[in-house]
Amino acid sequence: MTAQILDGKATAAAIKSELAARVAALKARGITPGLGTLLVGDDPGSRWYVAGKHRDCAEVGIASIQRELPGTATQDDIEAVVRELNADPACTGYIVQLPLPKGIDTNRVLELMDPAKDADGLHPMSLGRLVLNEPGPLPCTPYGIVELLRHHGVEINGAHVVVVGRGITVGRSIGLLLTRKSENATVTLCHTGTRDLSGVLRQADIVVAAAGVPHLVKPEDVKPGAAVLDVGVSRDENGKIVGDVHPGVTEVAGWISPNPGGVGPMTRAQLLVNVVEAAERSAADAH
Ligand SMILES: Nc1nc2c(c(=O)[nH]1)N[C@@H](CN(C=O)c1ccc(C(=O)N[C@@H](CCC(=O)O)C(=O)O)cc1)CN2
Repeated sequence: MTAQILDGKATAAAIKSELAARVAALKARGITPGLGTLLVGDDPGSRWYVAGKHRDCAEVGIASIQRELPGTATQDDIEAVVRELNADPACTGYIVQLPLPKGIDTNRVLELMDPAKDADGLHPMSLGRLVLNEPGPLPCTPYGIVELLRHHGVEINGAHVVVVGRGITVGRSIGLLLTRKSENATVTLCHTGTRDLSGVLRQADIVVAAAGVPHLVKPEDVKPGAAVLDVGVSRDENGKIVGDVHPGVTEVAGWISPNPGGVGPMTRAQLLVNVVEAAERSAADAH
């Protein structure tokens, strides 16, 4: 068996073209959505991701507000920019690029954001809304994974999803999303304390590998026909991406997301969805 491709690039392009029409409709009503980003430090990966978010904004007609601080910025410096973005009427939604430099209290920064402007779905209020199944921004990578599976017709309803990794942007929140009635999956969250990772993985209809450990998921860990999503981003000595999924998994899985070209582009597309949905919600509230 050779797995079919969960094509994130093509799916993201389709989402962006639909969003461009919705942005045009908002602009016709005098509303211009604007995405703000705060990048702290000079990590090349983070810089590349933020630049990509602004390229996407330009593509669909969303305005861009870019803020940058050096890696030496203090907690107070960062919080001052967060307060500025909270107050800026041109910024309808924003993100703080993660990870923040060592020594910065990330939770305090996220809690200071205006929840109405949370474009990432990572504010405690947004995560609380997800728990309560109320409308609000959804975390971009989990949301992107769900849309990628749906777009390719992979059954989520009733599936056993095994997630590896408990980070804030993926592992912690994806279970909340997938166990809603509308998705209706059963989710097992694995991490470094999981005793028999291979044994748990072999039970999965869908694997989400988000541990950041190169080639952690091996062909023998995967049930034949399962869908496998590779979220891990490590780099080899030439700077090339090495995912969490071993290339041999393609011979066992039914579906696989390439890396690059799978979950990454979907993360970016769903960020734009959050920005447009927030602008549409506030336009509806104004009536
Ligand atoms: N505030 C946030 N910080 C981080 C998030 C997030 O959702 N919100 N997620 C990741 C990084 N990320 C978005 O910020 C992100 C990662 C990867 C991609 C992407 O398009 N990747 C390309 C490959 C790019 C390359 O060659 O390096 C792909 O997969 O095709 C976009 C966004 C952590 N931080």
